[in-house]
Amino acid sequence: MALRGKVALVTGAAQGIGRAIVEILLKNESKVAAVDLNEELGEACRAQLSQEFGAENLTFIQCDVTDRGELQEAFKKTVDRFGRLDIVINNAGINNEKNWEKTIEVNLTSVIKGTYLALDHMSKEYGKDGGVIINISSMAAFLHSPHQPVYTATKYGVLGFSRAIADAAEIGNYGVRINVLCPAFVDTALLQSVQEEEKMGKFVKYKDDFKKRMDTFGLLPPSLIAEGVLKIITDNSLNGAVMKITSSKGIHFQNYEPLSA
Ligand SMILES: NC(=O)c1ccc[n+]([C@@H]2O[C@H](COP(=O)([O-])OP(=O)(O)OC[C@H]3O[C@@H](n4cnc5c(N)ncnc54)[C@H](O)[C@@H]3O)[C@@H](O)[C@H]2O)c1
Ligand SMILES: CCCCC[C@H](O)/C=C/[C@H]1C=CC(=O)[C@@H]1CCCCCCC(=O)O
Repeated sequence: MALRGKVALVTGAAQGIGRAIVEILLKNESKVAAVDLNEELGEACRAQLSQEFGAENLTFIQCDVTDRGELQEAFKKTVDRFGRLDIVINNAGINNEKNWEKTIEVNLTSVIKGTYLALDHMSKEYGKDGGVIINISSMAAFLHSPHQPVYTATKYGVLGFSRAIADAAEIGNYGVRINVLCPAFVDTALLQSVQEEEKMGKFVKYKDDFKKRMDTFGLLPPSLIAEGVLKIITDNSLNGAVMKITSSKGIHFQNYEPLSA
């Protein structure tokens, strides 16, 4: 898919990986709805990027992705503003092993909701024009973290759901490609949560081990994740793909043995 004139919705867009994704989409002449819970950061993101790319190409929508009505409204506002929807990036995520139910709500349940809402607006099964969905998982789905059992579970869940719904999209001729992206450690505010008892609960005692892992595996710039997103959007051959991004191998894909007969 060429990006010029296409409309994208990005969740968790106010900072970190999501903001980097918004930026690369704008650089490639897409129009973007930046969706985030944090109104202050979201408005700042909109103001800064609008200066560079034009206010007509970017809108900020304050939304809690765990609230079904708010998320539905965010999709509606996007289509009302830009007239169409072509790309959805379900990126919003948290790390909270103390309030682990919330982590499941944000990282998994809302990604599923966001995927189904994206299909409502893009799938040919509903008479729409097709599109691309990218769900953000993590390398925690390959190298699980003893410090984050529920975060790890949500990222495994995003990967499994995305690969399964991608197959359904192909069988059902939705005209929508669904892929998943698994970054290793990325230099964003999320990493601070490892230090915080209110986020890590009893696992905070392992914070030094976690930091050792970060030192071992390195920190990726958010811009590299955005480049991976761009690659997935522009490569029409990708559906059900699992992109991994690590310091050691850069952007690469997980290979899966074909299902045996
Ligand atoms: N940082 C990493 O090392 C890393 C590695 C792999 C995967 N990821 C994943 O990448 C995604 C983005 O993470 P990040 O590192 O940019 O984090 P971040 O904390 O920098 O940004 C996350 C954004 O999501 C928003 N958000 C949180 N809960 C929300 C909600 N309920 N509704 C709407 N917005 C909400 C936050 O306000 C924030 O702006 C997450 O899914 C995360 O799990 C991060
Ligand atoms: C605090 C919340 C932030 C979490 C960010 C991210 O989702 C976590 C991934 C790591 C979890 C445990 C790991 O080792 C995972 C990182 C594995 C990196 C493997 C790289 C391997 C290689 O470079 O070859």
